[in-house]
Amino acid sequence: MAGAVVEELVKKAGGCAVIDGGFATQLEALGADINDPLWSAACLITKPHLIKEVHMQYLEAGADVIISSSYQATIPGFLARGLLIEEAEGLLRTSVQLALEARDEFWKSALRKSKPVYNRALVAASVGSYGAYLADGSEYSGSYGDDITVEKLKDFHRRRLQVLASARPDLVAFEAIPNKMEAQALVELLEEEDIQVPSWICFSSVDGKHLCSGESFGDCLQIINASEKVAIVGVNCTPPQFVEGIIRDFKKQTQKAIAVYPNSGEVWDGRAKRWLPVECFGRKSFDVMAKRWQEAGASLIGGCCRTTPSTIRAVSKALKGRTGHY
Ligand SMILES: C[S+](C)CC[C@H](N)C(=O)O
Ligand SMILES: N[C@@H](CCS)C(=O)O
Ligand SMILES: [Zn+2]
Repeated sequence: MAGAVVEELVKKAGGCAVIDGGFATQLEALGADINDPLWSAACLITKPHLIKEVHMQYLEAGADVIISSSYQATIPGFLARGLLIEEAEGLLRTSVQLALEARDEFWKSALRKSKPVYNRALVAASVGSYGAYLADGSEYSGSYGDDITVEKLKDFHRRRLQVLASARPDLVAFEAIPNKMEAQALVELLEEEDIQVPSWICFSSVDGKHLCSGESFGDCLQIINASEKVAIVGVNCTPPQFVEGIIRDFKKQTQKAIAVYPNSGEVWDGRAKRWLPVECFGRKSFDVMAKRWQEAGASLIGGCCRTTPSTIRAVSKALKGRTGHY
C-alpha cells in the first residue's frame, strides 16, 4: 500500500517528516554552473560528486527525505545534448543511485555514533514538470500552448518514469506541477504503467489560491484522491506566505498526507533565468512558519528553491526540537 511507507516515515519522524531544501540552490552554492537547458541535471554529466555532496549536507541538516537530482533530467534533454538514449537512461538511474549511496553512507555512519539523532532517510526520485523541460518559465505559468494534450504529456513522462522507478527509489516526487492537465496525465500514467513506488504530486502556485495555471486545487485533488498510487499531495516552489492557507484548504479536500516545501519567496524570472529579490513585508522566519504548517496539518515539510541546509537545520529543530530523532 502506497500510504504505509509514508505513515511509517512520518511516525518515525515523530509526527512530521523533514524534506530537504533547494537542491539546485545548494549545488550553485558549492560552485556548480547550472545556467544550462538541463539546469541542475547538467551536473549529472559534469559534476556528479557535487550532487552527492549536496545530498550529504541535507542529511546532516536533518532531512528525513532527500530528493534526487532528476528534476530537469529528461531523455529529450539529454539527447539534445548529444547523448545516446542508453546514456540518457543511465544518467537517470545515476541520479537515484547517487541519492541512495549518500543515504546509505550517511546512515551507516549515523549508526556508528553512540547517540544517533537521525532517521534512516528515504530517497524520492524527482520528476519535474513538462514546463521544467521547456525551460521557459512555464512551470510557473502552466501555459503549455494549445497543442498539448494529456496523451502528449503522458508520452513525455512515460519512459523517464519507468527508468526512475526501476532504479528503486523509496518514493517518486512529481514536483512543481503547474496545471490540471499534467496532474491528470500523471495519475493516468501511474496506473497505466502500474508504478509500484509510492508517489507524491506537488503543485506550484503563485497566488496561494490556485495552481500556477489559475485552475482550482480542488479539481486536481479530486483527480488525485481517486488514485491509490499517490500517497502524498502538496505544494512546492511556492511563496511561503501562502502555504498555511493552502494546507487548510487541502485538509478539507483530501485524506492524503500533505507535503509542503515552499521556496524562499523570491520570484523566478524565466526569461532572464534569475531569481528576483522579494520585497520585504515583515515575513516570519521559515522555521517559525514551518511550525505553523505542522499545526495546520502538513505531515512532510521542507524547502525548495533558495532554501539551504541551514534552513532545513532550523526547520528540523523547530519541528523535532533537535536535528534528528532518536
Ligand atoms: C524551478 S525553476 C527555477 C527551474 C529552472 C527552469 N526550468 C529553467 O530551466 O530555466
Ligand atoms: N528538487 C528541485 C526542485 C526545483 S523547483 C530542486 O530543489 O532543485
Ligand atoms: Zn523550486
